[in-house]
Amino acid sequence: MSRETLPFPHSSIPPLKPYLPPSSLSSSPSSSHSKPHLTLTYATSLDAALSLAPGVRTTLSGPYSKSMTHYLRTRHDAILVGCTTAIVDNPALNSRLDTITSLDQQPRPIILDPKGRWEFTEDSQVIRLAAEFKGKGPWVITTRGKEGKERGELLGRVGGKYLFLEVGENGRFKWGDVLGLLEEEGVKSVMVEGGGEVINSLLVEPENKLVDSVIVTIAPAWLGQGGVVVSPVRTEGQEQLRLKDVSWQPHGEDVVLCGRIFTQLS
Ligand SMILES: NC(=O)C1=CN([C@@H]2O[C@H](COP(=O)(O)OP(=O)(O)OC[C@H]3O[C@@H](n4cnc5c(N)ncnc54)[C@H](OP(=O)(O)O)[C@@H]3O)[C@@H](O)[C@H]2O)C=CC1
Ligand SMILES: Nc1nc(O)c(N)c(N[C@@H]2O[C@H](COP(=O)(O)O)[C@@H](O)[C@H]2O)n1
Repeated sequence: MSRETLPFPHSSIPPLKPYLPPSSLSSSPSSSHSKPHLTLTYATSLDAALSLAPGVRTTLSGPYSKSMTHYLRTRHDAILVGCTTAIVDNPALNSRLDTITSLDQQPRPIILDPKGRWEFTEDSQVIRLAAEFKGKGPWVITTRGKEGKERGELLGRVGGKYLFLEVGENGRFKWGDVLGLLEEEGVKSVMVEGGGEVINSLLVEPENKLVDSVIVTIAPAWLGQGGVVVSPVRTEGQEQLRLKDVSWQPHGEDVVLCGRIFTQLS
């Protein structure tokens, strides 16, 4: 298991701040209802690939941008991935920043798994880390009947749980429903990390209106054809989907691009 601790210089925080959820958003349930702040964040190659192929975990971020991602993880209540990423990457989904002193600073891992495909065990990284109090127990969003009894007990032992939503005709949860469910659970901010399907589905209209900010790490590498790419379906009549309020920050050999989705109405 990784015992890494990652340093992140204080001086790198101010340029990221405008794109982060306000630090006054606490995760305790409150009477004021509003959609959780959604930050879309991922690492990409120069040819828009997240990984070499579906089913292949691929390291793109260098050490500096990786630390930045782990800082972002501490600044959100939750971190969300699709079940293929959970299956393929066996991710930790915690923050290994060197300033972490308590479990409260860790994000809640959330996995979208409508069919119960993620066959996690106590050896799955995210479960093991939760058992060791190095991360929070994951919440698995699934459809009723697809949860496993023993897996539900395992989740319960590490402080996680199943949450239930209905899928639409396309077999997918509506993003508005996902955020509504998280809001009910007291989540004020969520960092969506991937993978390809999850990111692409949030970049199309009208779902992209739910995205508050985008933080992309661009690595100086091409992965070539056959990778999992970020390339959302083009909306009819739309020439391009652009970011506004853009800033670029070098982090080692990578560059981190921050912005907000530009929509006609905004
Ligand atoms: N470079 C980076 O920053 C990152 C890279 N990755 C890489 O991405 C790849 C995986 O991406 P990809 O194959 O596209 O898979 P995803 O991780 O996006 O997971 C897709 C699956 O998640 C479920 N899902 C997604 N959206 C919804 C929804 N709205 N409602 C219900 N279920 C949903 C579906 O499960 P089902 O089919 O069971 O219905 C779907 O098949 C891996 O290779 C991983 O390494 C991942 C994260 C970040
Ligand atoms: N920021 C970033 N850079 C990369 O190069 C990546 N491959 C990813 N992947 C995402 O991070 C998860 C792995 O996290 P752990 O280190 O295991 O905590 C992986 O599942 C993707 O969501 N991200």
